[in-house]
Amino acid sequence: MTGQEIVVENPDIIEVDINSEVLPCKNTINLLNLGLISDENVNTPTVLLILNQHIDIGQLFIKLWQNSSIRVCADGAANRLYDFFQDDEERLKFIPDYIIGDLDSIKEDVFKFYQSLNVVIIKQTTQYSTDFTKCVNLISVHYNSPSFREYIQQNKSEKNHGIELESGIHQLYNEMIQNIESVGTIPCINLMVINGIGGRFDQTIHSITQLYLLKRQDPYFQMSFITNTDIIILIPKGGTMLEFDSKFRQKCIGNCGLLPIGEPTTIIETCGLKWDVKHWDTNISSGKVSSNNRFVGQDRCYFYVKDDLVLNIEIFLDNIIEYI
Ligand SMILES: Nc1ncnc2c1ncn2[C@@H]1O[C@H](COP(=O)(O)OP(=O)(O)OP(=O)(O)O)[C@@H](O)[C@H]1O
Ligand SMILES: Cc1ncc(C[n+]2csc(CCO)c2C)c(N)n1
Repeated sequence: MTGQEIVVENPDIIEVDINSEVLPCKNTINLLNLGLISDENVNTPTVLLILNQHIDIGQLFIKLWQNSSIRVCADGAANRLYDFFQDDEERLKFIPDYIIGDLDSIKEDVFKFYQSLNVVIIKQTTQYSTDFTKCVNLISVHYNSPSFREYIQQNKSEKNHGIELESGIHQLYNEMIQNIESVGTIPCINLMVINGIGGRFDQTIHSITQLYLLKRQDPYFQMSFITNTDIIILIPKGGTMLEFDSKFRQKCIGNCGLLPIGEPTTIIETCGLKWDVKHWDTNISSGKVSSNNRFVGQDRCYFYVKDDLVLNIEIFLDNIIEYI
């Protein structure tokens, strides 16, 4: 489908009303439901995945922790969790469910501390996947392999909880996928990732690859990266309505970018941006990217894109902490 390329500059507030007979709207993403409110109030479990960089989101970290059902540290992320707190009294209130990785980054005293608290610590030595992907496979089997949690409990005293040392978690994941008729039937899991963006560049790009990869491979994950400046999500190809509270938009979010990082694509139509586009080809290498845009839709914004696209949304950390 092609048409004339259009950019419309909108007033600072508009109503977004989509005619679903004309425009597709298969997906709905609610910004607050990504993990900013407790998963007890949303019908989807939320997992907090902590990667190995300094935790720099202040008290939002505590909120995200409280909003989650399970918390997973990728290897050295356990050091960051440990260091976030002043003393053991505080640390004891924030014990992760799992630590997994090649375990070359976790400090010995941190390992011992969490081991003494019966945290499930899984070593996976393979150098052909990152600690990030080890975490993601672990979260998949935790939720979708009925026997996994039982197995972990039964093998508490076994070396490595009975999981093969090199890449056992990937094997368990592959078995799980084979035993499931269709990944389309797996219930949704909110995966909130912190510390994956903005550090070393290859690690940051690796994080972005996971956004694209999970959409294809494990579409039951609704993944988001949260940093001290942004929420980053994937807008899947097709039509998507992004919802938010009007007050949340006014107080907590700022600029946004529609970023064709994975591949050049066409933004067929948007509705609810300050600069809405139609039939807009976008391409990193040509420099045509909608950055410095923002939401003007009262409480939602519609996207219709030819291929998956990365969306970053600026957040105002202090206001979010106050709001949620
Ligand atoms: N500087 C960084 N910037 C962004 N993400 C990072 C950075 N360092 C680590 N991470 C993330 O945290 C995870 C765990 O990191 P850790 O330092 O423990 O292991 P690593 O040996 O660097 O990573 P891996 O073993 O996965 O290659 C990594 O897989 C990566 O996703
Ligand atoms: C082509 C290729 N490039 C890089 C690595 C290295 N690597 C990728 S993931 C990982 C794990 C780190 O814990 C390491 C070392 C590789 N194996 N293959």
